[in-house]
Amino acid sequence: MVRAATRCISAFCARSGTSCVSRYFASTTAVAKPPSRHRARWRHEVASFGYALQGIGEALKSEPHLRFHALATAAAVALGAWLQLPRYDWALVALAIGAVWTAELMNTAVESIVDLVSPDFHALAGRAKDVAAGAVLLASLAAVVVGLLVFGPPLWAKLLPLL
Ligand SMILES: Nc1ncnc2c1ncn2[C@@H]1O[C@H](COP(=O)(O)OP(=O)(O)OP(=O)(O)O)[C@@H](O)[C@H]1O
Repeated sequence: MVRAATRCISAFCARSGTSCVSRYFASTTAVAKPPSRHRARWRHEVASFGYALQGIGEALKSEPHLRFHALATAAAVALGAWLQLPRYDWALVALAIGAVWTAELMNTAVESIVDLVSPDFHALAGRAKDVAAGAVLLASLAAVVVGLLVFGPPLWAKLLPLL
């Protein structure tokens, strides 16, 4: 029975012009399928995330203001942990930090574009830089207000007994 089946398969392979062995390997080592659209999209998203992190890293290297914000962020987080801020206060602090970082990164981007397209003096180039810098100033002032309101009372309560 087995011998008959083997003979039958061999005859089929011989008729179709390929050896049974090569047909077997062709089926098991199938050519790699092109990545599905979903997987390609996912790879694209991961790459974009990498570029964004790279952008923040580049800005940190070139902008002293951003390094100052990094220090201020670390100090605010450490102070918040020490004061054991409640959840909603952490949310306010996170929003304030995010707003300042966002404004500073956008300001850096505007400065780069202006320097690229208008290396010479131009009133509009100056206005673009000034407006972008104004956004940083506003976000920083708002962060200072949030900092005073959130950190002030618990810090005062902690320090008062020591005075
Ligand atoms: N191409 C330009 N044309 C007109 N005015 C400009 C131009 N470049 C800069 N300025 C003016 O000079 C100011 C300072 O510009 P600069 O490029 O030194 O940025 P900055 O605010 O000092 O930021 P950073 O310290 O991060 O470089 C701008 O806010 C703008 O008023």
